[in-house]
Amino acid sequence: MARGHCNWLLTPSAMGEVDAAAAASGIDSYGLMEKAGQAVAAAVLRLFPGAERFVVLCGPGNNGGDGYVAARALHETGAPVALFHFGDPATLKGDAATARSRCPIEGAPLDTCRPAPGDVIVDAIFGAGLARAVPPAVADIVQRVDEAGLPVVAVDLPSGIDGRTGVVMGAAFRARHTVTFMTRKPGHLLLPGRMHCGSVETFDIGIPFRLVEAKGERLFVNGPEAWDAAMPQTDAAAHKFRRGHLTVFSGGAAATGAARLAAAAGLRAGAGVVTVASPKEAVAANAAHLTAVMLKAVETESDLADYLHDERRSVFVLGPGFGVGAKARAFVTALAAAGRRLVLDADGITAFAEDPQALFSAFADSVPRLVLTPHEGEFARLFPDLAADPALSKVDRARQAAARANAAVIYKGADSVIAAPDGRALINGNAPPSLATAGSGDVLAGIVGGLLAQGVPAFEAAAAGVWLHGDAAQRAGAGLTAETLINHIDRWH
Ligand SMILES: NC(=O)C1=CN([C@@H]2O[C@H](COP(=O)(O)OP(=O)(O)OC[C@H]3O[C@@H](n4cnc5c(N)ncnc54)[C@H](O)[C@@H]3O)[C@@H](O)[C@H]2O)[C@@H](O)CC1
Ligand SMILES: Nc1ncnc2c1ncn2[C@@H]1O[C@H](COP(=O)(O)OP(=O)(O)O)[C@@H](O)[C@H]1O
Ligand SMILES: [K+]
Repeated sequence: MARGHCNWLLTPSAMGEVDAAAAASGIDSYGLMEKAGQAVAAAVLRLFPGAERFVVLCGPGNNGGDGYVAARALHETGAPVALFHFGDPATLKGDAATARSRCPIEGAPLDTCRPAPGDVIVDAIFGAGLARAVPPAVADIVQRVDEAGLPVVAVDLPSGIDGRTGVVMGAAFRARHTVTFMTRKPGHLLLPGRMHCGSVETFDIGIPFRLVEAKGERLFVNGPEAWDAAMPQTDAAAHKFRRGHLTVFSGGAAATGAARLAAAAGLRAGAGVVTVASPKEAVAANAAHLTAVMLKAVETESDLADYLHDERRSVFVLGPGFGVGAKARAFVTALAAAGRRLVLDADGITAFAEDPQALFSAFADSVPRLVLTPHEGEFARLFPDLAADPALSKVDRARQAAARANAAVIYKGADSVIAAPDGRALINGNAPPSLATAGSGDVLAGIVGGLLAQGVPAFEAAAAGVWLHGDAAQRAGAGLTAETLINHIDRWH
């Protein structure tokens, strides 16, 4: 699936297995720690050459071990270094004990640390091994460093961030920069973890990547590597119907804008033909605003049955502005029975809140041909148990939802997760906050529909759609509206 390695993600437990496999293959594990700590020192010196003092905070595990190496490396440059330890350093084991024994700096207990202006903090308290809420002594230093506004460089993860879920375990440093090793972890991308990491650097400490691949969890950062091969190729002979037909359902006369946004986005994303299917009462409102997009009155279930006689009408977007109710359910059921592919968004999702299983059963039969695009509130309506389970990460939730619905799921947010029923998952990282504007979700639904219309499979269409949406938003600039966003959507090829 992926070319190159920079888009790989491993959970902390999988990374631990990789570390163990590296050691079992004869690689010197202390050598890995040495490289990790040296990389941290190099980053600190590069980013903060004018620091008056480096304050290295070392925890009770291997993250602390990296800290002892970094402290020694900083000290060897002649820089002033202070070291504080959480827990009794005499109980350190293995590589961390070795790292401490080679560090010439006498440490002091963490609760004696008094951060001062000019300090740069190196946070090596907890990394992958964080197992529960941070103890009060750590919460306390987090608060003091925060209040003093001092820059923090985090080793592997800011202490307090759960690398699997991105959740803050009681309290967590807000780092300017984080140096992690071999691959990023989900907590570097998922919220709120991402907000605590600052810039993230992934340093290769020399574990052969085949060992990483062997423990891979089919989880990546969303980007072209994940879907490029599935995208449509346009050649000179491209015919508008070969580029597919997308239909977007409009709401009533007072709710037509959302469908038009989705339709225009679908056209920009490369669908050959796009039709807005409108209730009769809204035809005039739609006609007044549509040019390249076609318009057809589709009011009743019987109108829809007629409309579906043309097999070229293969892909649909239902939800934006559609209204919540029996009509939405009936239309979705008819589309499913007719073997059509569907992006179900907004009201279309909410319409199944009372009986999600009816939706899942309708699309259970085949290769996934449903894309669901819930934001957090909509997700909880279709999957209340998954939304309420605190043990699940956003990735776990999206994956389980995708399997249950036999759908590609885009679990939206600033950290959108895209998941397939077969367990593949991606975390998106390119969406700017300017996307938090009315109608941007309608644009996303249209882009995904436009890609489906060109024959892109559900998961790849969902993932590419999210990425192209973020990419368009970056070009549209901070003042974007849903309308201007559409003008920046690029066809992929
Ligand atoms: N080959 C390797 O294994 C490498 C590991 N590296 C470092 O090793 C780290 C992982 O090391 P560890 O698995 O030892 O984990 P950590 O060092 O992150 O933390 C584990 C220790 O913290 C304790 N702990 C966890 N949560 C706590 C809490 N809330 N309150 C109090 N104590 C708590 C645990 O009992 C354990 O002693 C990585 O983050 C990375 O920095 C690097 O040295 C690179 C190489
Ligand atoms: N803070 C944010 N940063 C990045 N992307 C965001 C942010 N907030 C929302 N988005 C994205 O913007 C879109 C909003 O969709 P949605 O919640 O359906 O809004 P609307 O109904 O207004 O269109 C989604 O693609 C979501 O991932
Ligand atoms: K840390």
